[in-house]
Amino acid sequence: MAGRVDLDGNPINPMTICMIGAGGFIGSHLCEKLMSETQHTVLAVDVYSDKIKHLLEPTSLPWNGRIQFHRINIKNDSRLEGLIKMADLTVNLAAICTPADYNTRPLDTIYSNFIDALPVVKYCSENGKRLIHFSTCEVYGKTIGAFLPEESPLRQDPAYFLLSEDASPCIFGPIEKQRWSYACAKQLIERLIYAEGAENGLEFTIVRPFNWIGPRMDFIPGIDGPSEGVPRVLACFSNNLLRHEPLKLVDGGHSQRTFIYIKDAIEAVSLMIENPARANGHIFNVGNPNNEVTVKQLAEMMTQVYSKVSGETPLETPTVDVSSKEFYGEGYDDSDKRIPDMTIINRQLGWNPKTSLWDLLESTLTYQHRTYAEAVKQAMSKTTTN
Ligand SMILES: NC(=O)c1ccc[n+]([C@@H]2O[C@H](COP(=O)([O-])OP(=O)(O)OC[C@H]3O[C@@H](n4cnc5c(N)ncnc54)[C@H](O)[C@@H]3O)[C@@H](O)[C@H]2O)c1
Ligand SMILES: O=c1ccn([C@@H]2O[C@H](COP(=O)(O)OP(=O)(O)O[C@H]3OC[C@@H](O)[C@H](O)[C@H]3O)[C@@H](O)[C@H]2O)c(=O)[nH]1
Repeated sequence: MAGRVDLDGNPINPMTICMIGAGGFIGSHLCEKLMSETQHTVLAVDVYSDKIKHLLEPTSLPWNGRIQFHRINIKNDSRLEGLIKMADLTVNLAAICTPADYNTRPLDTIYSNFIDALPVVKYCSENGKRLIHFSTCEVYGKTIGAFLPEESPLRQDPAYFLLSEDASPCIFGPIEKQRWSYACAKQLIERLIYAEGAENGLEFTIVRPFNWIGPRMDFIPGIDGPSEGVPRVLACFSNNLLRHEPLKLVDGGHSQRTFIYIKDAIEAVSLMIENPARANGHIFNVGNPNNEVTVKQLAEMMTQVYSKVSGETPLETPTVDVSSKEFYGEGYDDSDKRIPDMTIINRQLGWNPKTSLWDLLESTLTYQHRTYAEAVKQAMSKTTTN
């Protein structure tokens, strides 16, 4: 750890980082990396701490004292400004970010992703503090190619689907498709941060994650989250596999996604943290363009990988189709395809993802099986005996 240098060969000085949303999926991995590989101090802000409790106790861990947990709801807590003032850098991860909420809780979604982020931006700007804000690949919405006829050869041309920070438009559906409440709120907070940079000199970096997945993502319904809850696709499919039931393909599972292993993505964030001169003022796509699949292909691959890691034989009919209205309710819509342009992150930070989809699913599903299989079995036997 001693003598660590940045990408330009300058020594990295220990800093204090106020991490809001530190108890979530991404936050837990970022805290882990900062504790085990750097000398930085983290003021971890969240309403939950379960996913980072292994870092907070026991007090004899080597990073004792370098991570402090502050149970704060940023909606209404005056301690937030003090923490931002104490830190050199604020990383804001806090958000409602599960698609099942966007059309069913649109107000909470908009408040969480726009209104609640406003004071964070304001305190950073007023106090001259650097901000790394987590946005989303959903700000791109649909691709231009989605509006071409099905059979058009132009659909194969990257000009019609590659998502570039400084060139692609943001294409959302109509207002009644409340799915876009999240993307639109994220877009507006990006514009506000950008404007704070332009008018008031805020030092900022905006991150657009493209489907980061791995251990500790979301929850397994009825085990460590509500039984009726609908998490993101990795946890939905993991839940189906653990319960030995078919994986549900929303509207046939034709949408395409690129998935990146959380540990690869965290490398990129850590480069942003430690290379402010290269990261400030930029918006970065962080994804793995080589890991593209349709949701149907993802379901098939997860079925195969789970069978390998659990030793269980897959179901004869491993998937079942379900309409989006039935699965998510009225007002759902979808991004058709998401391939990140990597030009800017390559140029500024020289970063590239490493892990293939098969490998990241193997390590993630090994974790899911080890963590949940027994609890799911017990929960299922209780339901059948009752
Ligand atoms: N995981 C992905 O692939 C992905 C993709 C695109 C964007 N993002 C963005 O990255 C960020 C983190 O995502 P994640 O996957 O870790 O989600 P997550 O839900 O696991 O983490 C978010 C954390 O923020 C906390 N939080 C929410 N509101 C809060 C409040 N008012 N006060 C205090 N804490 C609050 C939650 O308790 C949670 O622990 C989000 O802004 C999300 O929009 C993630
Ligand atoms: O059980 C399921 C769950 C999901 N799906 C589909 O799988 C795809 C991916 O769904 P996810 O739940 O992972 O969410 P999305 O990729 O649509 O959006 C996510 O991407 C970027 C982030 O900002 C958010 O974390 C989230 O909005 C969607 O097409 C969805 O309809 C299924 O077919 N079956």
